[in-house]
Amino acid sequence: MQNDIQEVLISEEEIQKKIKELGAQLSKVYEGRNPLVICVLKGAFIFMADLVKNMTVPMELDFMAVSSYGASTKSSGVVKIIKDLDVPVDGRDVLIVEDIIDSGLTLSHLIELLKSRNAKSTCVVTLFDKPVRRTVDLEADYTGFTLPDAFVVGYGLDYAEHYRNLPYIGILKPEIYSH
Ligand SMILES: O=P(O)(O)OC[C@H]1O[C@H](OP(=O)(O)OP(=O)(O)O)[C@H](O)[C@@H]1O
Ligand code: HPA
Ligand SMILES: [Mg+2]
Repeated sequence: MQNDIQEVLISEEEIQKKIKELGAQLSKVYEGRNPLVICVLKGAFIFMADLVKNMTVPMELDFMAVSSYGASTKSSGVVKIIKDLDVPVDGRDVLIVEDIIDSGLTLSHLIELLKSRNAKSTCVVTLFDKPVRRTVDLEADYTGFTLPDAFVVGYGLDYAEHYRNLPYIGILKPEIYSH
């Protein structure tokens, strides 16, 4: 285990098992629909890669980068588009892939944007959810794990851009935040 991690909350094996289930479920949902699968960078990059390998339907992929946290553990409330999509969403069945929903601000902003661009449907799959942290009314359509109210890192999730590469989800030792 990485030295800065106090506790592993969800192991690599548990994560991979859940993604197989989500992939199978979403393959049924999107049968014959050629979805546009959108990865919300950076956090969702590992989940996106593992999820689409477990989906069996034809699809197209695109990437969007938004940021509201910066180098902090709290959302700034301002969602900035850092990289927009390359393709139009007009008339498309869009599947948004997120790593985590916390306040819900990032996704509510994104869903509004995709609707205003006339997506035919929008659906959200998130690997992790912290429902007690919600400040806006937003629910994912598919959720991997519900987490307690703690700042977590790993499997795409960062603290000040570190720890994204860990294959599990963990809690940092408190002294790491005080640096
Ligand atoms: O529900 P919210 O409170 O909006 O929080 C969730 C969002 O915050 C994180 O992204 P972040 O802005 O840190 O960018 P990153 O993915 O590049 O780390 C995470 O990946 C989600 O996109
Ligand atoms: N960890 C890392 N990034 C995050 C989190 C978290 O717990 N919640 C929202 N963005
Ligand atoms: Mg982040």
